[in-house]
Amino acid sequence: MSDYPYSLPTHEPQPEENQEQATPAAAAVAGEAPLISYALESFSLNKRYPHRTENALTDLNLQIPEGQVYGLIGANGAGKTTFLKICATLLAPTSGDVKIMGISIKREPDKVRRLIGYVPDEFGLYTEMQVGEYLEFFASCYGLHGKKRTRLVNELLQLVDLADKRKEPLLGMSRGMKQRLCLAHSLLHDPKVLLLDEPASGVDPRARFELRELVRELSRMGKTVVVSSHVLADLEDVCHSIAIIQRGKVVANGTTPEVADSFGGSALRTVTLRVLTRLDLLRAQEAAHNFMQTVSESIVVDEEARRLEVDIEGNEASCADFLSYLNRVGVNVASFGQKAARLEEYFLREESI
Ligand SMILES: Nc1ncnc2c1ncn2[C@@H]1O[C@H](COP(=O)(O)OP(=O)(O)OP(=O)(O)O)[C@@H](O)[C@H]1O
Repeated sequence: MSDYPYSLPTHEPQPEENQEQATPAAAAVAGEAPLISYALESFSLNKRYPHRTENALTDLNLQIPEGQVYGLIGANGAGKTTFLKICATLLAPTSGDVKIMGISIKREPDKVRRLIGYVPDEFGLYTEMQVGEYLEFFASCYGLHGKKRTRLVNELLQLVDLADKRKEPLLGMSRGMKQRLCLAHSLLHDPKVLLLDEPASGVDPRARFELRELVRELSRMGKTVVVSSHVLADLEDVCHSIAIIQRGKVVANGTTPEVADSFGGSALRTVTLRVLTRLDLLRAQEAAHNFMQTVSESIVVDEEARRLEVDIEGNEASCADFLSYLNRVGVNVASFGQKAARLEEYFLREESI
């Protein structure tokens, strides 16, 4: 196995990769419309578990372009884990197929395994080991020894921000840290496609923030990242595209605004604001009305907590504009947060029907 070129893009085709696909660049040179190469494509994927009357997945078709961070959003039981397990070759579909970098999970599962890294929802770790020791062990399973192995393990620990935890035992580590270690484990063989199942669940806000940063870094390294969550807001900022899954079916996919449009509404964000004084609260209310030129129903005020919730039609940039406006009109802002609103509410409401 070659050394792990973390600092380099990892896009060179490997011998085992399907080389028949035309690359976008080659198509452009040939004067044709560039073809998109898909890191992951599913074809009429169906899964029914034994003794179940309903399918866990029904005719699921997804196309995930190479290099994207792609979010699978769905409530509990929607089928996210089933889909990711099938892509990871851990579960056989009832019918249909998935191709990873053009290679069928059914026909060539061994090749697919070399291309993917999978971090499950529930992970088992050897808790009696130390962090560094754990990665060294699995690196040696991949045939890496000596300085090469030490260098790779050091690079991965650095990447997942566990370098200073090298000597710590896994027993008692937080879920967030275990998850990052699991991610480092899944990267040992330099996979092109990463499948992360609910990495943001059960971790604190700081760990969620660090996770998003890590996913961005993996994307910069050229990896395709498929990541699932039941909370859109956890993924929205890092995903190029998302698919919303309900009862085993894709009900919408595309960029977040595209998905919001397909639900008949433009993107709406909820801004939560805390200000220093009661006077600031009054000023902030007025500023919100002026900024949005909108009706008061979209503003909720908590005088006791000096807190204001405002729904803003637009994206993150619109929220940043609102913050600048508040500063300009002299509102002393103590804290400012914003998250996706209507879309999230929409699909959760649909799920609970
Ligand atoms: N091993 C199994 N045997 C029978 N049914 C299963 C099995 N695993 C999952 N299911 C069912 O398949 C459907 C999809 O479950 P899946 O775990 O894929 O959903 P999910 O979106 O990942 O949800 P969660 O976030 O709760 O894991 C659910 O109805 C679930 O009960």
